[in-house]
Amino acid sequence: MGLFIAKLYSLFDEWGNNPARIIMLGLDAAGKTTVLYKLKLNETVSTIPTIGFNVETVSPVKGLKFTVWDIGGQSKIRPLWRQYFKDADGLIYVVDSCDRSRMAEAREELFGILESEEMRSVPVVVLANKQDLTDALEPSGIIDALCLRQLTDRKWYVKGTSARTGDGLFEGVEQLATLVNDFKQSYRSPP
Ligand SMILES: Nc1nc2c(ncn2[C@@H]2O[C@H](COP(=O)(O)OP(=O)(O)OP(=O)(O)O)[C@@H](O)[C@H]2O)c(=O)[nH]1
Ligand SMILES: [Mg+2]
Repeated sequence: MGLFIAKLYSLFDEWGNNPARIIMLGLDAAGKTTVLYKLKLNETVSTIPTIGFNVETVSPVKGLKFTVWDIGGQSKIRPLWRQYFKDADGLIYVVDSCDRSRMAEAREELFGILESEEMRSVPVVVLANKQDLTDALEPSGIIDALCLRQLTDRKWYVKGTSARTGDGLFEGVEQLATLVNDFKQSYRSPP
């Protein structure tokens, strides 16, 4: 564990003061804003639907900095998502694991995002959120429902989370950090 943390520190030293740009998307009410402020403040905030975006620099591990863009997910405003794609180093895709009737919609939106040229090879961490609720689909069910095994053109990872309690968030972000570092080294290194 100590070795792992030391490795993470050295990875993010390389990024210097330039935080990775992370965009966070998902259907309305998936829990994106709740995730953002749990990461930022370690508090469970009460939210209203986001019209536009929230942006925060979060530092869940010392030496690791992300600028996280939490973008509203209501269907009317989803066409605006693509304005945020440019220079993204990672995607957090939040899914309400209880919202079975909208899994197909969540999958279509995700694949729509990843088709964009600007999102080519960008790694994805899917947060299978609301695991504190009894009827939540497990992360393995989310992998199937979103057809994530079809994603062979980038690295991805799924983590069960509860943005309410914070369970799983730290691990999800740690995993994202590793994927983002690999991505930056492979695709964003200076020539
Ligand atoms: N039980 C439970 N409720 C959650 C969790 N995460 C978010 N919620 C609740 O789900 C509702 C929607 O959360 P938001 O964070 O506002 O969702 P959002 O994805 O930002 O929604 P938009 O801004 O409309 O795109 C709120 O009532 C949250 O309290 C969770 O892990 N567990
Ligand atoms: Mg929101």
